[in-house]
Amino acid sequence: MTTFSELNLNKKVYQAISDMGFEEPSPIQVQCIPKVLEGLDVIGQAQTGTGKTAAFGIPLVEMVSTAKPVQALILTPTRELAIQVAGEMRKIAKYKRVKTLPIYGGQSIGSQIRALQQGVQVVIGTPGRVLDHLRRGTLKLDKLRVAVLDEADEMLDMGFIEDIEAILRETPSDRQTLLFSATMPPEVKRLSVRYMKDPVNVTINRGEVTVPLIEQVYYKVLERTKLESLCRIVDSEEVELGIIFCRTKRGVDELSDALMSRGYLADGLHGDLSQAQRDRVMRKFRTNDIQLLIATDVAARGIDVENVTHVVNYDVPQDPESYVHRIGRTGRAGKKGLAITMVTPAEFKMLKLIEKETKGKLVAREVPTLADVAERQAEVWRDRLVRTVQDGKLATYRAILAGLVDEFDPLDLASAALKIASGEDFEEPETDYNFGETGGAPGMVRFFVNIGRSAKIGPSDLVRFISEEAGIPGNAVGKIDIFDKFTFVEVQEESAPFVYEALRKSRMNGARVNLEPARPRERAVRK
Ligand SMILES: Nc1ncnc2c1ncn2[C@@H]1O[C@H](COP(=O)(O)OP(=O)(O)OP(=O)(O)O)[C@@H](O)[C@H]1O
Ligand SMILES: [Mg+2]
Repeated sequence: MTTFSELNLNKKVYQAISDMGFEEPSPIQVQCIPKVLEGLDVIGQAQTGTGKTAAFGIPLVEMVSTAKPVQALILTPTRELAIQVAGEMRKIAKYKRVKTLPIYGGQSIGSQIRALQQGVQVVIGTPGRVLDHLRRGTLKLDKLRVAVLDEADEMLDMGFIEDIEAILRETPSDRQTLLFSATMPPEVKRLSVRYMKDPVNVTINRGEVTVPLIEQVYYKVLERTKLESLCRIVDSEEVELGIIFCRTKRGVDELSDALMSRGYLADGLHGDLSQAQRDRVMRKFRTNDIQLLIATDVAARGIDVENVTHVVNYDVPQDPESYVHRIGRTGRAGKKGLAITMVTPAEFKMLKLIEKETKGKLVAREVPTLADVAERQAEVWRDRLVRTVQDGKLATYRAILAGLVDEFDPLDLASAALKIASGEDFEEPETDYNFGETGGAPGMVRFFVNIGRSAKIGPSDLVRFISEEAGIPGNAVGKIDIFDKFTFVEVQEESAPFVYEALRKSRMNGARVNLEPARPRERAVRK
């Protein structure tokens, strides 16, 4: 086992790493740090969350002097990643008089120019803004010693390659070049020889691209009931922090609105937001002020937030690399994580391709029923209660109850306390989630539908309509009673939310379908 002390690091760097809580170097760090210090060009590939940042960051801080010119440049595909890597570099450089500066779009260029004028040794930036500074002459890279492409395969892909080439042209040809990523397709390696001198390949865990600590599952869902399915999945999991990925910016907006209005602590992140908004959302996520981050692939690469327990692909990623990076937001630095992929029938082929390319296996799971969710949440509460009792330190609370136990049943008292603790959420009416429950048969939920007189709709039309609109089998729709202008429809409990959604959105043959404002269903707790 190699230790950091065996890597012969400068005392100041060694101390900074200890302060960061790193006890021993990760495999990619063991392999890369000496090679980078030797001056070699390195292509480093290791799974997500295994410390690639420090694998280049530590030797970089070692190598740069405190002289004025910019000596190291780290390029990242997103602003959030530039900020994060800059933060890690600053920590490593804490005791050495090396200045680090993130420069990225959306932030005042004036303040970046002033900071650059003061002298910075390590610049971390996104290609567009770096190029902007180069063209203005406010950033000079003629004394650069090392260039790093973090997420190299992404950086050498269509969206960035021209900018990268333009930037590298401004740097000395004898510079050292480092490429890092969890995924390194062969064509990228082939391409990279143009920018590198006899690069050495450092590949950790050749066989497995995904991290074994990440459990991977998928749920078959239908497009129109996806939101409901997601809520049930999330409600039946113990999510500490979760990232939910959507394909489009609009999808992110819609989903984050829908989740917020259902009472989840959620917010959205994508490239059309202002930088101030992006910063605010990331900050809220990092400080746990939101629990669910809904994002496009802008958050797929490199982002490192402690305690992300769940990643959900609300839309199946568009390629296997994206899958690997997205799910890699959990299961980092030795922790476990769960990666959930929601798959509509149309997306099934992509799922199979992902499995093939990542040589992984996603285990199928069934979307939980409402009863499952309630049971699961009751379980969570039971666990929390047991843990709290076991932890003890209850004297204050016992004192409150002491005078009451003679008068009231202890089980009632405990139940009342739980009711309060749960924010009385078990019984809180949910405005957009009521069913017209009017006492259907066991396992069935009864809806009241106001079809209107003018519509010529019979029972079989209604069954067809409901099953088509809700995407449920016809036999999930049970008894239909039509009175003068009221119709009652019974559906299987699992299908009820889908039917509800469908009815809420629909009009039948021009006639309005209304749902009776109903007695709220009991609902278990959302953390
Ligand atoms: N030697 C170490 N000991 C303990 N923790 C470490 C060590 N090296 C890195 N870490 C921590 O592990 C986490 C993941 O590191 P990092 O972000 O560098 O991963 P990565 O390999 O770049 O992943 P990705 O491919 O997702 O970008 C960070 O929180 C980092 O501080
Ligand atoms: Mg990284």
